[in-house]
Amino acid sequence: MDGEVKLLTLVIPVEDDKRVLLGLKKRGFGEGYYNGFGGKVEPGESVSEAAARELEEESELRSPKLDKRGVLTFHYDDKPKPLEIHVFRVSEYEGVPAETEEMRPEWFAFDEIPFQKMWADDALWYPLFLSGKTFEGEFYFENTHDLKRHELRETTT
Ligand SMILES: CNc1ncnc2c1ncn2[C@@H]1O[C@H](COP(=O)(O)OP(=O)(O)OP(=O)(O)O)[C@@H](O)[C@H]1O
Repeated sequence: MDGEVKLLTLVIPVEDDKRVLLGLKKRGFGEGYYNGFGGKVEPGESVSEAAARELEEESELRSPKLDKRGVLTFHYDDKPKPLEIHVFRVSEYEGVPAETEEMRPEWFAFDEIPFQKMWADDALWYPLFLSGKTFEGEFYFENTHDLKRHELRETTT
């Protein structure tokens, strides 16, 4: 595994370009926050394999098409390694979202996303994500939760 960063995935299902499926995280890192579905990339897995696995484990949805949209890097003053999160959009899937041990899923209209109950960076990059852009960013946190500064740019594919 890469020793410089911790690789993670984040998968956000989008319906009809109007609603996103988020889950209320019930345990672990980010407990009590709404977020997309994702987690650590395991040894021997590609990033997109990990994204598909986590989507299924945490929401019970399966998708043949995960569309990579961005890479976000989070730096912490209180953790040794940055997190590198690969963000995917899913608009075709099979199954019905179900509550799992880790997440309680809920649909939100694009203009009703509960940013006050999400990580501070989300309000910054979701507008790019929702408008179909691709992006990359660096975010610097203190005490795990306080976002001190960031850089964010749209990328060309
Ligand atoms: C700081 N700003 C952030 N903004 C948006 N999303 C963030 C995030 N920081 C972490 N995330 C996501 O939170 C999940 C943690 O996953 P996490 O529970 O640690 O992983 P995993 O399910 O592998 O863990 P266990 O197997 O329970 O150890 C994972 O989707 C990751 O992308």
